[in-house]
Amino acid sequence: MEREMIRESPLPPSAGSEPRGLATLSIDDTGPVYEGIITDPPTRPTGLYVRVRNMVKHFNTAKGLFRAVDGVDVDIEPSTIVALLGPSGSGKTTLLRLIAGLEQPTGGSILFDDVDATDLSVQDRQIGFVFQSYALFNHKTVAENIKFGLEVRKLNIDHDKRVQDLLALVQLQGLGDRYPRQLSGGQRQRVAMARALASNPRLLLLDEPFGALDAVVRKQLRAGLREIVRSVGVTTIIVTHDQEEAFDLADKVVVFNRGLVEQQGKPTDIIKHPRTPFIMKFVGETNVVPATSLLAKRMRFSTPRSLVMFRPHDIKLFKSPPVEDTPVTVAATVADKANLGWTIKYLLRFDDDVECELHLTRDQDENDYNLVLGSRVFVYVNPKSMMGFNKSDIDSTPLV
Ligand SMILES: Nc1ncnc2c1ncn2[C@@H]1O[C@H](COP(=O)(O)OP(=O)(O)OP(=O)(O)O)[C@@H](O)[C@H]1O
Repeated sequence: MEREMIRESPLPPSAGSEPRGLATLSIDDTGPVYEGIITDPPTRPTGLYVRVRNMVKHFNTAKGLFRAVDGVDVDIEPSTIVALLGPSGSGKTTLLRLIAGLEQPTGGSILFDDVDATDLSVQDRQIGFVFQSYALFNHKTVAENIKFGLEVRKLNIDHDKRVQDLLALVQLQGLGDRYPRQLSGGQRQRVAMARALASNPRLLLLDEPFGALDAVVRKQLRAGLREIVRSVGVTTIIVTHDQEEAFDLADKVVVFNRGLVEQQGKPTDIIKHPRTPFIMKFVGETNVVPATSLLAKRMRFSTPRSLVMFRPHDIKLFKSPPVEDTPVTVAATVADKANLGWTIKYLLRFDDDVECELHLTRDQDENDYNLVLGSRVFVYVNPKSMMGFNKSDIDSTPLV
């Protein structure tokens, strides 16, 4: 059974946020369901420069004040893609909704270019939205769905030409006459994208846009999105908890934890130079060993904290002890081997029963190691690549 409705607000309203003049729709369907809003076209076609200053959003809950966003500063440069990444409940979507004007901040400000946009209405923000739960009208064709955004805004342009241009942009040429049910999930999401871009917004907000799709389609859409953003020049903010998506797509990644930004910067900077134990643990894989373990001690890594982490690929492995003990190594036994296609994971057990993983590419393993279970190996980890931490440093439980 199909249910369709048009309503004024795209999302369940929350305290103090009553977006005006938005048209959205939700449909019960077997495929992905999407929601979307299109606001007025901008006066300039270039992307918006978004600056978020000391943004705070507290919610009153039965358990007390909930600090969903607790003093966030983010700069989003024009025509770039910024990914908001973080564990569930860390405040990503709340910040996106604040930027959209769907939530009223408890404190702080939002600047669009150099203009204070904190109190702007949603439609005055000139934003395109794509949500995972974006509803396409099932009784309208693809072209009519895209045209919808233009019609509700009464834009004085050639609608048919605009729709054809948008179909070409999202590589759905020739599919304008199809109905959403005749499209794959990935194609529907591209229609959602075309619809969000129909009014030529200066800012595109995407909330887990590919969440309902499989890995291969996600990858294709990612590449498509990157090209679209480059060609249209729209500033884009994407909320995701898929790290690969964030690091592959974004010019800048902003990592959230407990309503705060733990680190923001270029993807490679965050990967190579994690600033906190939370980032180190959250981004990429880590081995965790006690600070009192044989490994930590022998590597002369000293920390006042109880635990030590390091990346599996930071292990240097020797099949026999290095000559004259340089570098200094610790003996371990090969306890397990997992063959994961292009990656081989070994489990190494030290003589104090502490374990760690070693990750090798298949080629590395075949050419240099090919370790036998039970064999003895010698492990070196540069102490500079180690980080000391306490369990509480990596806790991501939202704070109430
Ligand atoms: N209207 C509200 N009232 C009370 N609490 C809320 C409200 N909206 C969001 N929250 C809480 O704020 C926290 C942050 O939510 P938010 O949706 O921003 O997280 P998120 O990082 O996007 O998480 P996810 O990846 O799971 O969507 C959550 O714990 C959520 O329960």
